[in-house]
Amino acid sequence: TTTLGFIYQGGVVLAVDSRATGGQYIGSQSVRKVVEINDLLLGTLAGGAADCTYWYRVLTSECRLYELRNKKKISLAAATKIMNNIIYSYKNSGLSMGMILAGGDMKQVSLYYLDSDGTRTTGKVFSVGSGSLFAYGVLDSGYRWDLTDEEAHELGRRSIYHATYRDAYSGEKVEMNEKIIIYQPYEAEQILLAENASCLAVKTYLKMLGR
Ligand SMILES: C#CCCCC(=O)N[C@@H](Cc1ccccc1)C(=O)N[C@@H](CC(C)C)B(O)O
Repeated sequence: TTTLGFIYQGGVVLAVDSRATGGQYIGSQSVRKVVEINDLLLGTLAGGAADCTYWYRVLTSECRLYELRNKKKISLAAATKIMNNIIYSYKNSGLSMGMILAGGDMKQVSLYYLDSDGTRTTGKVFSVGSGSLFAYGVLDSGYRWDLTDEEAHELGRRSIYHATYRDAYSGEKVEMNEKIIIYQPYEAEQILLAENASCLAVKTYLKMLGR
């Protein structure tokens, strides 16, 4: 696997490959490694396939339970702390996971790195997985905070592509997150009214404003 995430002036980019391997055997060419926890929290998965998919589902239900109990969205810091505490309770028991979690409130985005050693750290740029060193080669040479949306999208795509070229355990597709659209309240109202948009972020934003 090769996964990456970075934040920049325009928001957040997550990019991944789609291969699953068992030794030299390719178990899947179409794994979805960019995952959605809710409409404002996204993540990427690397490591043991069963570990990642199982604990991602547990985290998703924990976040939903938080919302129901507290009547508000969970923060990225709290969601990553829940995941980190669970992972830490299994330390040295053979878990293999490396996750990048991104999102936050509608004003600014942040990025966390979590792994099965118990590391939980925040930052601007992360790459995780067997192909991460190849991805860093492209990512670090192209990353700037003031990238445009197009440059950021291209940097994510190119970094994963070059990693899949050299890393035998990464391959097939490059998948990326959809841009989380942030509108000012007035625009959001107009878009929902005018086009009956199904954009989750717009609906979330209006809900947060109590509309
Ligand atoms: C084949 C097959 C079934 C999947 C086995 C399986 O977990 N493969 C793992 C590699 C691994 C890891 C730890 C122990 C052994 C094998 C894998 O492909 N992980 C990718 C990400 C997940 C989410 C698909 B990537 O990190 O390479």
